Amino acid sequence: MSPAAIRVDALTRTYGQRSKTVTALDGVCMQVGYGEVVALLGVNGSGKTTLIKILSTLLLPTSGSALVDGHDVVRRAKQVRRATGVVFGGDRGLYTRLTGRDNLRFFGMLAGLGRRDLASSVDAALEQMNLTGAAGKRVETYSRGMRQRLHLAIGLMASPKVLLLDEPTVGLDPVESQRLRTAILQLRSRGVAILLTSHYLLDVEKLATRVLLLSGGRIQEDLTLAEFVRVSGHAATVTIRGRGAAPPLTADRLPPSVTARCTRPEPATWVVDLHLREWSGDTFRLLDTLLAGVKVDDVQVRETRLEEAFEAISTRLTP
Ligand SMILES: Nc1ncnc2c1ncn2[C@@H]1O[C@H](COP(=O)(O)OP(=O)(O)OP(=O)(O)O)[C@@H](O)[C@H]1O
Repeated sequence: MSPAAIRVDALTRTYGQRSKTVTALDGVCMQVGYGEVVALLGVNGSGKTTLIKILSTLLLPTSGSALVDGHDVVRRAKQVRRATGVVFGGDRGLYTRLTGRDNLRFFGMLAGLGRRDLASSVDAALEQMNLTGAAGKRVETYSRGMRQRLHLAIGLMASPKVLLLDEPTVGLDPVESQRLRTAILQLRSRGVAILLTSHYLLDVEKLATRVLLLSGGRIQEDLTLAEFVRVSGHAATVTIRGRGAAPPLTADRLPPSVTARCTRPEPATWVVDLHLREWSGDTFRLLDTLLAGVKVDDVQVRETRLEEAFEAISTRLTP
């Protein structure tokens, strides 16, 4: 088996001193393989940025170890930086009075690219992020989406084996977000290991192969997307609309895996939402029994989105 691109063992990070310490990471263990996109999810303050900063050598861990492309983030920080591209969302870190090309040249030099490699790497990164036409313009004239693509171009310049993305699509319109996601998927197909944090769960649904849920400084779940939705306890919602008398939703008529809610948008109509933990043959029997003798106008079945699953799991984990 090939070694993991990111390997974290018993990683702890505290902030502050003595009685005023905050434990941001508390024994985190996780791995990301080459060609994987792993999403790091967690509510505000759960430790995501702290972990990304340690992996990108911006912050030292308090204890434990983290290897990136086989290099220890503390003892071999230079090699880690060479192997890693980092993209933080928003405007952080760009020189807006310089052109896009000059930003790339500057960051390329910082990444240790020699004069000969620099020009070709800058051209390739501009081309890859569809910025060649705007390369000579000052970054202050760029749209937010273009700035974000410039961030990604900077992250890509040294052909990283590992990419750390912290909120990459923050503030982007749907078209720009989709462009960025397409670029990220291209990198995944080239074998780059990608660790992503995002509060936009659409990014996670479209990009991630696996989800890690961080809560209280610990990884609480390490699951594929499908597993994540399953353990949230809500596989699907069936919405039934009708008129007249609503079906009785007493506990004796509903199996334990189903919760139900009835609302009346207008006096003569009703809407019943059934939240199902799983979809099985029993679901059809349940519907058959519940809906016998009532007037139904419409039935819709919707699989649970990641957003609902995340909310359900996070609520369970919050003390
Ligand atoms: N420099 C700091 N000094 C003291 N405490 C800090 C510092 N940076 C982060 N923390 C604390 O560490 C914990 C984890 O913060 P972190 O920023 O890593 O979380 P996050 O999951 O990235 O949050 P968000 O989603 O809001 O960005 C929080 O309790 C935060 O208040």
